[in-house]
Amino acid sequence: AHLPAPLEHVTILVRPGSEAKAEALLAAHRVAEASTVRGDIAGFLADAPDVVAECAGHGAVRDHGEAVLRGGCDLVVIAIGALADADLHARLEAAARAGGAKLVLPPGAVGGIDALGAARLSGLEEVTYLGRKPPRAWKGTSAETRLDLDALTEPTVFYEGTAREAARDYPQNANVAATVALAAGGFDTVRVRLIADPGITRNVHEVAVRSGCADFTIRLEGRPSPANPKTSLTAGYSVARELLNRASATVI
Ligand SMILES: NC(=O)C1=CN([C@@H]2O[C@H](COP(=O)(O)OP(=O)(O)OC[C@H]3O[C@@H](n4cnc5c(N)ncnc54)[C@H](O)[C@@H]3O)[C@@H](O)[C@H]2O)C=CC1
Ligand SMILES: O=C([O-])CC(=O)C(=O)O
Repeated sequence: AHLPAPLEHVTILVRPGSEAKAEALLAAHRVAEASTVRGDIAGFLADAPDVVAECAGHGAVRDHGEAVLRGGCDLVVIAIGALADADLHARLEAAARAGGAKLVLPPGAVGGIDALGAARLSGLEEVTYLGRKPPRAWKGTSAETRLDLDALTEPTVFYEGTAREAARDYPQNANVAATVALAAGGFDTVRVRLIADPGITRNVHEVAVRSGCADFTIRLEGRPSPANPKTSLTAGYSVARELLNRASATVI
């Protein structure tokens, strides 16, 4: 409803069987002048898209990322934590170089990635990321092996470690840790804490940076997606921003 300019043509790749649901969503939201729904990757790529945006999860990046990039098509990835697998990241970069394409990583649910990327050039002294979500956002994750989510009465840190481990072990919840790490240039140097907090309703992200050019802290309180409490609405809008920038004369 708030898109400044529609895209020309959008094709959505869904799992076989989900075509009708995708068509209903497209009918309800005018995201493009024309649209198509595909249930197979071959048909999807045969449409020769200008850009492919992954909004599906780590598995989709692993399954389709190389083919998209090698075929010369830019790939916008939102399941950024998939790149904690250094082999996969290297293969995607090789495919991008071979295809003359770019692997594009939007900020997703977090902000301040522009400032962090600039600060990196001045020398980073310390970067930390704190991800705090209501207990229900951690359901079905390995947080459940560390604490009883239903019995929590106060904010509880259940993970403290590197961004690489966080992104790998919490694939639906710690993509932001990977984004911060990639912008900082260090999956193993960014310190991450993950917290289940029964006193909040938002997904809170805090990034603290000390560097040669600036010190800053950024805090976002993301409204959870009604469809998925693990995901902040910001993540989808961040992908939309990236796609709309590609269709605009001014990029901001
Ligand atoms: N970078 C960031 O800040 C954030 C990244 N994410 C990532 O975004 C992904 C999407 O988030 P949600 O929409 O909330 O997840 P979701 O799990 O609710 O929806 C993902 C959809 O993708 C479909 N899908 C999965 N693999 C597919 C494939 N190979 N081909 C076709 N369809 C496929 C699923 O059937 C499902 O409909 C998450 O898995 C997470 O990795 C989520 C939040 C923030
Ligand atoms: O959407 C969010 O709040 C963040 C998220 O799930 C992630 O980092 O994977």
